[in-house]
Parts: sequence; C-alpha cells; structure tokens
Amino acid sequence: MSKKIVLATGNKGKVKELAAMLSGLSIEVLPQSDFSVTEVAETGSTFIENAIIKARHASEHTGLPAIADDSGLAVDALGGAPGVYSARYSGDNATDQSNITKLLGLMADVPNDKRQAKFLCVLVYMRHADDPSPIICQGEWCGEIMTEPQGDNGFGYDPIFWVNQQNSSSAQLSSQQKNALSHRGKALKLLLAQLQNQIG
Ligand SMILES: O=P(O)(O)OP(=O)(O)OP(=O)(O)OC[C@H]1O[C@@H](n2cnc3c(O)ncnc32)[C@H](O)[C@@H]1O
Ligand SMILES: [Mg+2]
Repeated sequence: MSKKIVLATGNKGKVKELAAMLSGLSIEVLPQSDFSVTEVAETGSTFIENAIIKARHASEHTGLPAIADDSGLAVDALGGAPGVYSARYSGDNATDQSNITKLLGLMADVPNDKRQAKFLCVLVYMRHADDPSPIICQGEWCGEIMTEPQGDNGFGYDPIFWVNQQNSSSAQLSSQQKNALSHRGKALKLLLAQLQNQIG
C-alpha cells in the first residue's frame, strides 16, 4: 500500500496546484477535506508559524504526515501588506473579490513604476503532529499590481498580479505555466527534493 500524506489546506486552488505537482510521486496525497479536518486559527505572525500550525493540526487529526502551505502577497507600496493577512485582508468574511477590491482601492493613486509586489509561499512537511524538525521550504514570485483584474484562472489575487515574463496576469496563465513560475511551484520543487530522499 502506498504511503499517504494529507494536504493541510482548505483552499481548493492550492489543492489543485499542489496535487498536480505531487502527482508523480509514489505517495497518495489526500486533501484534508477527505478527513473532515476543521479550520484552525492562524495565530502566527509569520508564514512559517502559520504553516506549522496548519500542518500540525491536520496531522493530529488524521494521524498522517502533512504538508501545509501558508502564503500571501507583499506589496511594496503598502509596506509589505497584506502579507500574512492576505486571506483576511478585507475582514472576517473576506472573499477573493473583496480582497482585490480593497487592494485596488488602496493602490488607486500609486503610479505604474511603484506597483511592485511579490507572492510568498512557505511549505511545511511534518512527519507527525509532534515532529520537532519539520521540513520548511520557501518560494517567491515577483510581479506588479495591475489597475484592474484580468483573467479567470487561478485564485486569490491572481487576476491583479502582472507577470512580466509572460506579459499577462497570473490568472491568464494555464495552471502548468503558473506552477512553473510561481512562489508555490518554487517552494514545492525544493520540498520534493527533500521528500524524495525520505520516501524514495
Ligand atoms: O489557510 P488555507 O486553508 O491553506 O487557505 P487560505 O486561502 O486561507 O490560505 P492562506 O491562509 O495561506 O492565505 C493566503 C492568501 O494569499 C493569497 N494567495 C496565496 N497564494 C496565491 C496564489 O498562488 N495566487 C493568488 N493568491 C494567492 C490567497 O488569496 C490566499 O487566500
Ligand atoms: Mg488560511
């Protein structure tokens, strides 16, 4: 029987991207929704802390090793906001749309040459809930904040994240193109290199 790992996220966009990139391994990667894992409060002040909280929670609940993703957008003109608060930027009932609306409103007067931003992603692998030395990998993706949304692919802030290399928004990339360039894709490549040593 193949080894199982739980994906400790409630975000379907992340599950899709991570599952596609993990599909070549000899392990079964299962979303935490398969085990009815509840949401956990992300009380950390860093991506690393929050990723560990989520991985530990899913591992505790399922008894399986877990991979968690904590990620967000850091905008230069906003001093690095929304950062670890990216998912809750427009309040407790935030949606991708309301977060985008808030961000574009705050950026309305920011000139084109001052709209740099980056996506950040921390991936954590915990062998079990009490793992004292989780594997931690990070990735970054630099771009610019657009003045209006474009594209329907991806999730979150993708429709307003301009990717210079592709001359398009992140939401206009195929998931394959996005995975090849993104913060998550970069972090996962690093994690895979270490996981393969462990699980063959
Ligand atoms: O905590 P989990 O359950 O994993 O799901 P989440 O959506 O709450 O995820 P985070 O707490 O890590 O918050 C990250 C937010 O940053 C945004 N984000 C992260 N990666 C992104 C990406 O690849 N494209 C667009 N937006 C992204 C997105 O809006 C997320 O809601
Ligand atoms: Mg979250």
